[in-house]
Amino acid sequence: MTSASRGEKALSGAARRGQSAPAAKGVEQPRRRKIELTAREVALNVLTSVDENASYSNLLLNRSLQQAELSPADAGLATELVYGTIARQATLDYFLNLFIKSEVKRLNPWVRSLARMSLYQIRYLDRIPAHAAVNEAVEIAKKRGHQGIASMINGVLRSILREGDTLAIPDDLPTAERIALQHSHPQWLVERWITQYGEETAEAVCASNNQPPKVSIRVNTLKADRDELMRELENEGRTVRASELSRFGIIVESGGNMANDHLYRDGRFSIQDESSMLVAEALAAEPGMSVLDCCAAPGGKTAHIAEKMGNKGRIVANDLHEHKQGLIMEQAERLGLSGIESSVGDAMALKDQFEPASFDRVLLDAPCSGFGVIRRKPDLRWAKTPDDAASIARLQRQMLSAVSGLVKPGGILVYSTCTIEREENQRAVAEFLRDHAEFIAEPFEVPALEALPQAGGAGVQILPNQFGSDGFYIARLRRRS
Ligand SMILES: C[S@@+](CC[C@H](N)C(=O)[O-])C[C@H]1O[C@@H](n2cnc3c(N)ncnc32)[C@H](O)[C@@H]1O
Repeated sequence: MTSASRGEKALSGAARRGQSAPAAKGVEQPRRRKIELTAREVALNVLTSVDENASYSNLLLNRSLQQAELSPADAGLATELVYGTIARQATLDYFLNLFIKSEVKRLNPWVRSLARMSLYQIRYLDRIPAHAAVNEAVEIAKKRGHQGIASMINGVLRSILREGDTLAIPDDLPTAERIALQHSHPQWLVERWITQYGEETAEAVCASNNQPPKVSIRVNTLKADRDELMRELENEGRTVRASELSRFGIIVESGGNMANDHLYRDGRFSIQDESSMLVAEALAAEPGMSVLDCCAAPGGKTAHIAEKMGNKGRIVANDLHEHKQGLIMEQAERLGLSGIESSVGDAMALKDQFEPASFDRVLLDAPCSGFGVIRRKPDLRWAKTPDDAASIARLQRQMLSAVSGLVKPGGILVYSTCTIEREENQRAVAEFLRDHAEFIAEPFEVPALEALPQAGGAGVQILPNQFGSDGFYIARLRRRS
């Protein structure tokens, strides 16, 4: 058994204890001791499992944090270590490879994760003294492995420390390779972005993907207006400012998990990225209209559309996955929304479920490669391949074509993705317009975008480096009357 699986066993053991049957009356049960894990051990277990099993870091981290019952500060440290180490993996491996005799990729997975996580603390976390990061790493190596591994980790980290700031990614590497190593992205992705956007923008996108995401919320206009909600948040001691991208958005500069705020529970706002808030604007649904949201879960945009329609009209919120329907309906209830009907099925088959030309508005917020949200999902850059991007692009084109017949003449079809890949965005829409002469692309107003150069083609493309919001693409297509 590897040490990593020992660690996971400790976690799942903790979970089982929570579910154990009550002891028989009068029979003294031996008390099992909870195996306490430190923030670094929790992070190491998650990183090792992500590395070994290609697990999603967010799901695994959430589960591990619940089981480990760390203090809020330690949970914060474990989260930072997991996301930061994954995000900076390529840069960390470059430096480690200079000092490890065999390559990083040949190390045992938990040793590799420990080396990366410890170097992450040394290079990127100012608040942790370097010697503390090294000592902790050595202790973990002794506990999980043996003295030989501890000595190797100690030697490598101390050698890197001795080099100090002189250790850097060489400036004279070929551009794509330098950007990939400096900002820790796969080289194939950097090459794609250089082809699509040029070197300068590709580098800015990569750098911004390593910045922490902003906390942004959307006012529920059925319950408050933006200024009123901003005052309420300020009265709670939060620092807030109005979004420059969306008139419904508020950026919260200070203050923890917004889902724990009583104003959230009261349905006065939703947590949503600013770029996503533009989609309902593009759709321009009006009170009394019929709307189809083809890929609706977890329901952020459905809710925004319902708010803008003032609860008057009909919205069909469809998603492929039945288990996600609950999420949409929970939001609707919290926000006080009515008129939302749930539907489960493949967007491709909606044309068989509804009469042709039966909706004033159709939204296809399509599944996509997600390259606009790498900041929120750091492991996504390592999980996707060029083939994934190509196959999702094919699916999107089929979906767009399949749902288009449901739009009434004169109605609007909005196509959106949270990616910055032209293949999934402008090219998909260009191909659709070529094959569907009954549709025309129509501009919609986003004042903040007017000053920015647009790449040409239909729709607007927001890059993650422009506003610090998600990378997003939105096209408004009107069916001719
Ligand atoms: C980008 S997310 C939608 C986000 C949502 N519009 C919101 O604002 O909260 C894409 C959604 O498409 C769903 N999906 C994937 N393939 C689908 C299909 N073939 N038909 C319908 N929904 C699908 C996924 O379950 C996922 O919830």
